[in-house]
Amino acid sequence: MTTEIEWWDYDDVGELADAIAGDVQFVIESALDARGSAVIALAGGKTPFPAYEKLAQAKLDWKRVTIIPTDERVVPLGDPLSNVTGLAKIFLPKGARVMPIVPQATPDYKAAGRSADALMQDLHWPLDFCLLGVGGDGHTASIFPGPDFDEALNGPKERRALGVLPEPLPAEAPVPRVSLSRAAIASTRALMIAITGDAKRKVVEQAIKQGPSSAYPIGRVLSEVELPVDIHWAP
Ligand SMILES: O=C(O)[C@H](O)[C@@H](O)[C@H](O)[C@H](O)COP(=O)(O)O
Repeated sequence: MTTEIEWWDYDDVGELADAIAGDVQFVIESALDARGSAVIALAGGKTPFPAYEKLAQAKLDWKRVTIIPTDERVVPLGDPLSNVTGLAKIFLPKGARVMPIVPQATPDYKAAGRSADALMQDLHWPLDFCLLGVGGDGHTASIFPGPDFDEALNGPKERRALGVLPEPLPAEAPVPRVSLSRAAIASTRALMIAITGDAKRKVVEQAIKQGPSSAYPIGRVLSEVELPVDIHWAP
């Protein structure tokens, strides 16, 4: 289990967004200073998007920043469910490289996962930063219970992405996914979680308490992470 988990509580989602945007800007600046480029993974879903809007206002050399989604729904680009489409709308106009990890929807989600993994070989690893969301059911990125759960958690260390069929399919986006693996997430240089609401907070607190035996994907992921993790929360 990770040794240091720090909760950061805010009064509202506006404050939450400001804080996340400020922290991610700092991480990107540090990577640009150290290496001249930055590669970051950003959660899809809805919660972090106000923070992304604010982050995009930061004066950064965006051309040297590569952004991937932590996970993607296997849907065509431009679909309202497509995580990278949401990220691209915000960061492409700034000049960032926003990389689709599922450039083409295919009925074979495992093949989509293998292609995503191959695409990721071209990136600089480990990631400079990863921002995770958490679902009300305790999933994170697209690591869900189902036939691919063990592979997502315990697949070969060098496998960065894989196809995942959530079981049951989540109501808000009932489609197969491609997700970063636990190993890819655990290897990142900086990790942040952003959640809202009491229900998700309880799930995450319980998952942390349960550790490696947690039934919640977020508990299983955090149990492998060795670096300090900041959890940003607002009601
Ligand atoms: O593609 C996805 O579904 C996500 O990346 C996922 O892991 C998300 O972060 C959570 O489901 C929380 O989503 P909300 O922020 O919309 O509650």
